[in-house]
Amino acid sequence: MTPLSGSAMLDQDTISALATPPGRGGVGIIRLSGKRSGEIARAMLGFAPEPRRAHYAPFLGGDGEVLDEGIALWFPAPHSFTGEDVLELQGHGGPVIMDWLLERTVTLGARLARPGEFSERAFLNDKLDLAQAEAIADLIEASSRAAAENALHSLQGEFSTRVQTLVQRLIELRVYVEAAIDFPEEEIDFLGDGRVAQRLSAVCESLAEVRASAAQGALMREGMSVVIAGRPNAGKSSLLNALTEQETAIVTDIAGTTRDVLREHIHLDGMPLHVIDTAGLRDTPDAVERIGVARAWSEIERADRVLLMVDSRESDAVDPMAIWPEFVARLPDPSKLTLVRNKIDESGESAEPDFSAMPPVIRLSATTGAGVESLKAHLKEVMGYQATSEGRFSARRRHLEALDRAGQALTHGVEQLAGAGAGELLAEDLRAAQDALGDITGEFSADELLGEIFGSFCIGK
Ligand SMILES: Nc1nc2c(c(=O)[nH]1)N(C=O)[C@@H](CNc1ccc(C(=O)N[C@@H](CCC(=O)O)C(=O)O)cc1)CN2
Ligand SMILES: Nc1nc2c(ncn2[C@@H]2O[C@H](COP(=O)(O)OP(=O)(O)OP(=O)(O)O)[C@@H](O)[C@H]2O)c(=O)[nH]1
Ligand SMILES: [Mg+2]
Repeated sequence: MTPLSGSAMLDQDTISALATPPGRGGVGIIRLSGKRSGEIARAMLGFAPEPRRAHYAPFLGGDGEVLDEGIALWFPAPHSFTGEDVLELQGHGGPVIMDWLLERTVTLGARLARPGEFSERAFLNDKLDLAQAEAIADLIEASSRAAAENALHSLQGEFSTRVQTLVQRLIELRVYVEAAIDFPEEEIDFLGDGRVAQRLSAVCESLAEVRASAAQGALMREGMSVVIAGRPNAGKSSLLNALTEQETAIVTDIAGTTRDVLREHIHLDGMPLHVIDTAGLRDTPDAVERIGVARAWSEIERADRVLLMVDSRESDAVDPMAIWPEFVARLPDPSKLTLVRNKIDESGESAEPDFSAMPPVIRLSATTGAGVESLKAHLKEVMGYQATSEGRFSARRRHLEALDRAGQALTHGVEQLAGAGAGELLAEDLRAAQDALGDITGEFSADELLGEIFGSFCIGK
């Protein structure tokens, strides 16, 4: 299957690590994987454990002394997490005991595992594909139930299956196109009869659907960044405080109060949100404030969502184009904009949002809290919140990039077909698209990529 070399090649070492978090806990688990695990089990237990059975036994030191007593689990290859012989020693969770046991396994011929090495071996032994292995790390890192559910779906293969289905369809298409190339007399008919074009566009459509779900998964994993921007005194910091339900930012009636960028993390029904409060945008002679304004602009340019806040007591038009064309002109993507009309407690405006407007309009009072729930609902909506976790899965930026590369190759292929009717060039594009998708599941992944991915796991995983 995967051609491997260098660091990604499975080494023959037996690895050992603490599988539970360092520190004190009810139970601490040392996990071993590799050929010597059986030997080490016999040395430390004094008997050969039965496969997949919990043995309560003393764990022995070099002179037969008891280091701890606990539960031993023995999973002979290939029916284990890594696909290799795996031994678990579940002892009392204290750092001294765990260290002692770990040292004993090293004396008996194991070496300490690198971060992610168990999962890497599971991947290299075909127990998991790369997207599933990444999902394990995402599951461990998940900071909300929604994120954990998504990661579990990916671990269970939901994302991988959708990618595999795309790959399968690309393979079928390649076979068809390559057959057309091999029979040049019929090539024109084969490629020109519209069936290839039709199947190609169907694959593009499915790819776009997977891309949309993956983007959603990545957003929920990484969180959406929401920048609050506007003129000084609009009430930006007051809104940050309302969203975090804390006195996070300094609020005064002095224009130019906020100078630095303030970042806070909140969850909306488990959806992570990075709320960013910025300095009020204005020309100012104050050197410090000017730097703050420059920082505000760079946050605006990077944001997933920009809330342009205006003071509704002032006679602004609803349309930000009209009140502030330069602002809109500087936005990289105007569809990321929401207009927030603040201070409705004094302007007397109703809290009724207007989602049909372009950009959508939210009316609220950061001080009384009226309309803040509408804003939250709006943010969940633009993040693609669904009440059920069905069909959702976790994904990473890396996956989106691979899907984009596949999409570009297919778009190029469509052009080749429409323009020159060139079968060979189309076949080449289909292969490129397939390779890009293969990066997601790790079918032909470079060692550096694997090193990077597994290196970011925690030790013992
Ligand atoms: N004690 C313990 N708990 C744990 C783990 C572990 O390694 N040890 N896990 C570690 O992440 C997770 C569970 N993941 C696991 C995945 C596969 C296998 C396993 O033995 N698979 C075999 C047999 C499958 C079967 O019997 O159906 C296989 O795939 O062949 C074990 C744990 C979470 N809980
Ligand atoms: N009545 C009323 N006053 C508000 C509301 N929101 C904010 N204010 C007041 O408006 C003033 C400015 O609020 P801030 O939150 O500091 O405004 P800002 O946009 O962060 O200002 P800079 O940091 O200077 O850019 C303060 O006196 C707030 O109490 C609101 O909804 N209603
Ligand atoms: Mg402020």
